[in-house]
Amino acid sequence: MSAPPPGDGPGTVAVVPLRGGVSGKSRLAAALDPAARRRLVAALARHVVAVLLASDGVDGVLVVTADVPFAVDTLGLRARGGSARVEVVQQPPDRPGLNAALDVGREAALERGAARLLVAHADLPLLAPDDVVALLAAGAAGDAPAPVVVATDRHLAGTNLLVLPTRPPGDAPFAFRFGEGSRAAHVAEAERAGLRPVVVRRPGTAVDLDTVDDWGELPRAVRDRLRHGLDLPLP
Ligand SMILES: Nc1nc2c(ncn2[C@@H]2O[C@H](COP(=O)(O)OP(=O)(O)OP(=O)(O)O)[C@@H](O)[C@H]2O)c(=O)[nH]1
Ligand SMILES: C=C(OP(=O)(O)O)C(=O)O
Repeated sequence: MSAPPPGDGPGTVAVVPLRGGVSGKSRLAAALDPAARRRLVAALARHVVAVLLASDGVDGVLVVTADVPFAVDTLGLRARGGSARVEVVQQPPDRPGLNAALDVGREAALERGAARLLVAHADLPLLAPDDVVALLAAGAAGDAPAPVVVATDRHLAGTNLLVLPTRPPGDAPFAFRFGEGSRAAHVAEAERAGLRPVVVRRPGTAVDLDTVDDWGELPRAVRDRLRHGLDLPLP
C-alpha cells in the first residue's frame, strides 16, 4: 500500500498486532510447550490475516510486530515475494507493548491515507469474514458522531477488535487502552474523543485464545489443528 493523494487513500486498513515467536501466548505455557505455542501463534495469525483479506471492505492489512522475520515467514510473504495487501511493520524497541504497537499501526495507516482502522487481535480462531463485515457495517460513518465499534470478548470485559476513524474529530486522538477492563476503557475513551461507542459481541469476535480454559473450550478439531500449527479453514 503506497501513500495515495489526499482523500484517495484506502477506506479501511486492518491493523494486526502480533507478539510472535516464543514470547507470545505465555498464558498457554501450562498446556503447550514453546514450539507448539510458536506454531499456534503462527496458525492463528495466518487465520486472522486470511479472514481480513477475504472480507469485503478491508483494503489492506498491516501486521505490527517487533519480530518481523517471524511475521514475514509466518505469513509466507517472503515466499510470495511480498503482498500488496499485507505489510509487516516494525514495532520499534523503544515503543514496547500492545497499545504502542497500535499507535505505530495507526501512524502507518495514516501514511497510507486510510480513513478508518480495523484493529484485530491475531488470536481469534473463530473469526469469519461475516464478522468483519458486520463490524465494518456497525462502524459505518453515517450520522455524526462517527462510531467506535468495540468487539468485546466472551467475558464482556476485554476488547478483541476495534473499528474507529483514523483521525477522530478534535485534536486528542483516540487512545488505545488494551489491557484489564479494556471494553469499558474503550467505551469511555470513545465518548471522551467525541465519538459514539458501539459494543458488539458475536461468537466469531468474542472468542480469543488466551488461557488454558479458553484452549479447553475450543472445538477439538480446532485445537488439534492449532496444536500442530495447521491452518484453520476459512469460514
Ligand atoms: N506488536 C505487539 N503485539 C502484541 C503485544 N502484546 C500482545 N500483542 C498482540 O495483541 C493481541 C492480544 O494479545 P494478548 O493475548 O494480550 O497477548 P499474547 O502475547 O497473545 O498472550 P500472553 O503472552 O498470554 O499475554 C495478540 O494478537 C498479540 O499477539 C506487543 O507488545 N506488541
Ligand atoms: C489485551 C486484552 O486482552 P487479552 O490480553 O486477554 O487478549 C484486552 O482485552 O484488552
